[in-house]
Amino acid sequence: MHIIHTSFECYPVAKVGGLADVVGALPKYQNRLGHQSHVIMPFYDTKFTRDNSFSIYFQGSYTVNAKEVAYTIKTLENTGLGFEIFFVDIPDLLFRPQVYSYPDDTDRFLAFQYAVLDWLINGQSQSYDLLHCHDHHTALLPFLMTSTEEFKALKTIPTVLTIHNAQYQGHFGFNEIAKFPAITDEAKGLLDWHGSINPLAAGIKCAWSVTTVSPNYMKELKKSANGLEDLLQKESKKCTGILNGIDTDFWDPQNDAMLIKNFSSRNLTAGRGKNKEWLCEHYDLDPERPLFAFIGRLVGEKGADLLPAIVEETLAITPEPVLFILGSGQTEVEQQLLKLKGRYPKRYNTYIGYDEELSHIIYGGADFLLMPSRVEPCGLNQMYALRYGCIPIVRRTGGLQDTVVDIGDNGFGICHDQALVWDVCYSIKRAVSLYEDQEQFKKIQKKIIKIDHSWDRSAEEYINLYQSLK
Ligand SMILES: Nc1ncnc2c1ncn2[C@@H]1O[C@H](COP(=O)(O)OP(=O)(O)O[C@H]2O[C@H](CO)[C@@H](O)[C@H](O)[C@H]2O)[C@@H](O)[C@H]1O
Repeated sequence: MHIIHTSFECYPVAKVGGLADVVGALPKYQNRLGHQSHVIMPFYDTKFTRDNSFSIYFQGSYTVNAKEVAYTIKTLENTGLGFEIFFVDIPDLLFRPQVYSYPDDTDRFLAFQYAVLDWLINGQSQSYDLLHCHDHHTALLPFLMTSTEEFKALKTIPTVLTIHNAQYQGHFGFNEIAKFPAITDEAKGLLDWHGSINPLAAGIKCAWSVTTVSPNYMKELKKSANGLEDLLQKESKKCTGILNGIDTDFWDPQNDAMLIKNFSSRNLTAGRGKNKEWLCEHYDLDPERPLFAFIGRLVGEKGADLLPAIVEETLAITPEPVLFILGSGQTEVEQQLLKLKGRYPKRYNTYIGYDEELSHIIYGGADFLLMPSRVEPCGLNQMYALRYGCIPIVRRTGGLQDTVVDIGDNGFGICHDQALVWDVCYSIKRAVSLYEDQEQFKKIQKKIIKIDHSWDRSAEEYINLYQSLK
C-alpha cells in the first residue's frame, strides 16, 4: 500500500513528546512489511532543518475563501530514516523554532492541512491508498476531504485518525469559520461539538477509522474523554486501540550511542552500573542506593504536580532511595522541584529541560522509573525502561495497564491504582524491598530486557486495519 502519515512532530526532525517517536518509527516498520509509507510535516526553523539538505519537490498555492497562499513541498535528501519524508514550507506560518504554543496555532494547523490536500490533488503523479492523520493538529483532514468542494477529489481515499491524547482537541470559536472554505450547514454540524469548532471531534466523525494508542485507553475514552465520550461511544464501531511499539533499532541498549556504556542481558549489571555511576557523579547522587527516576513533561496528566511531595515524603520517611527528575513543563512544578535541590544532598537532583541523551542514560542507569500518570494513552517511557532493564513503577491507567504487570501477580513492575502521593510512596517502599533482594531484582531486570515491544506487531495491525478499509 501507498500510505501517507500527516503529523506536526516526527523524530528526529522535531520532537515535543511521544507523538514524534511514533511517527518517526511506524512508517519505517510499515515499509519493512513491503509497503510505501511516507510522512508529511511542517518545515520548521530548527537544528535539524539547518543541518540537513532539502530539495524542492513541488511548488503550489491553495485558495481558501479567495485568499491565495503559496507553499513549497520539500524532501529530505538521503534520509536514512527508513521512510521518505516531505515538508510543507510556508515561511510566515510554519518556519519557526517551536512546534506549538504560538497565538496563531489554529491558522498554522489549518494552513498545513490545506497545503497537504492541495499537494495531494495537484502535486502527485501517484495517489495514496490511505491517509493516516495524528492528533487534532491534522484531524480536520478527513472532514476537508469529505465535506468541502475544494478538496472533494480526495474523498475516496480512506482516512485513519490516531488519537495520541484526547485531552488536547484544538477547539476554537465559530467566529473563525471564515478560515474554512465555504461549507454547507450540514458540514458546519460536523465541525461543531458543544458550540465550538472541535477538530478532534470532526476527525472522529469523518475519519473512516479512529484508533487510540492502546486498547485500554480506548475503553477509558468511552467513559471519559474530556467531553468526547458520547461521540466515541456513538462511533464505537470504527474505533479500535492499537498498542504503540518502540523503535528497537534506535532504542537498543547494545548499540545506543547515547549511553555511557552499552550492555545486553549478559553484562546487564556491569553495563547499567556504569550508566548509574555517570548519572550519580554528574548529579551528585549516592550511587550505592536505589535510584528512582522520572522523565517527562511536567504536566498534570503525567502526575508531575505530585513529584515535589513524593520527593519530600519519600526522603523524609525512607532512608534508602535516591531520586532524579528530568522534565520540563508547568513553571510552578519546575520551581518547586528546583527549590528542593539543596535540601537533600546526595539523595535528590533534577534537570529542568529537555535532553534526549540524558533520558537514554537514565533508562540505562536508574533502577526504577516512576510514572504516576493520571492519563497515559499508551506511554513509551515504560517500554523504553523495560528494554533497558529499568523497572517501571506505574499507575494502572491507559497503556500502562496494558504493558506492566505487578510483581505480586508474577509480573515485572510495580503498580498502584491511584495518582496519589501516598500510593506512589508505598510503591517506592515496595521497590526498595525488591532492590534489597538483589537476586530477585536482577532476575526481573533480565526478564524485562527481553520483553518484545518492537513495532513489528503493531505496524502489521495498522496495515490490517488499512486493508480492511479498502
Ligand atoms: N525532558 C525530557 N527530556 C528528554 N526526553 C523526554 C523529556 N520529556 C519527555 N521525553 C521523551 O518524550 C517521550 C514521551 O513519550 P510519552 O509516551 O510520555 O509521550 P507524550 O505524553 O508526549 O505523548 C502522547 O503520545 C504518546 C505516543 O502515542 C503516548 O505514548 C502517550 O501516552 C501520549 O500521552 C519519550 O521518548 C521520553 O523519553
